[in-house]
Amino acid sequence: MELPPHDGDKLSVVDMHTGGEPLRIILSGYPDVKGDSVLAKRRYVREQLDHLRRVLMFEPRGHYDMYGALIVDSEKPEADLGVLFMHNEGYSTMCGHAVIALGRFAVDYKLVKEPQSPETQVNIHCPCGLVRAYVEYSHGKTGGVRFLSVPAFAFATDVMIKVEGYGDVTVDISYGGAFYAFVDAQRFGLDVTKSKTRDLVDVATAVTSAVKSQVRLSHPVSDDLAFLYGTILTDGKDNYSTDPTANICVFAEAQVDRSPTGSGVTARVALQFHKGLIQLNQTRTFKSGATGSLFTGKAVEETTCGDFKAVVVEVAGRAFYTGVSCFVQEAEDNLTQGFLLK
Ligand SMILES: O=C(O)[C@H]1NCC[C@@H]1O
Repeated sequence: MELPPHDGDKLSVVDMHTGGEPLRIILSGYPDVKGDSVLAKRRYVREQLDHLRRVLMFEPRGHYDMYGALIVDSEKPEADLGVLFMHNEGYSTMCGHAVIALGRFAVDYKLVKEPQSPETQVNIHCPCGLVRAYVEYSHGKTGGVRFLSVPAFAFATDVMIKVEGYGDVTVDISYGGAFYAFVDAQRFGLDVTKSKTRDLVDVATAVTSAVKSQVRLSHPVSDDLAFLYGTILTDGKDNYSTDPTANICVFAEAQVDRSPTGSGVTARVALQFHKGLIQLNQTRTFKSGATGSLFTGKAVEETTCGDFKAVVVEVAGRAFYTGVSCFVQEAEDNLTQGFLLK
């Protein structure tokens, strides 16, 4: 397709969604990302290339809840690719919905050598560590994806915090490649599948800011991982059941995940395991309060992360392609750097 008049470089992307959550995979147009590790590259894009995140995530090319993935080289020999995640506020350390989409993408776009049936393994080096994805592959077609995440652990349970406008609230904090606070939405008189998204976002945002100011997080591997990514409101159905349990994740700058949140499912399974509510290899289904889309999750192995007892969690879901785009900019466009409407 012929490009319209433009100035400077163009940015090409493939768009996908996983359970309704967008993933904009950057194909070309980024300058070289410097740094001798994926975590160092994450710091580099945050400091040197953030204007490109704004161009691709913000309006007029994206929107408030857009999500992106930039493929980078990994320093790990076993990795097929490295990836940096981006959203409306910055750069995440883990993203399960993106791993599910990237698994398919890596096979379809030949980032792995010989695809195998019935599953092709794709090792994706995320900022939190190496995540192993297994992509269904049959007769040349990719399908569902399951992944084994980095060690996940309950960081603290029954933590009392003071939430502005809501008083004392008890939350659990768990890590699934990123830290989340978990709280039952009923504590606020809300239902994660029925309440207005705006009401859920307001509560979750208040919880996030309270935890950020009142709880000091730490991670055994790197200080870069020690921050609260968001709050997940749940339906409280943490006891094992074959019925789905619903949650909604509000992360970054009040951004709403349309999917059940892969890293959130990882953290929630670790929490349930820690509390003795789920056993190894018991599969639970997790439903997005936003769209009703489903992931499954189970703890498959006990391990450790520093001094924390941890589990390896497997999450499974499906991603779909929605299109490809080539974005351009014009020098005279004073909104070209992007803006957000709240
Ligand atoms: O699935 C996930 O883990 C992600 N989705 C958006 C927020 C999280 O990074």
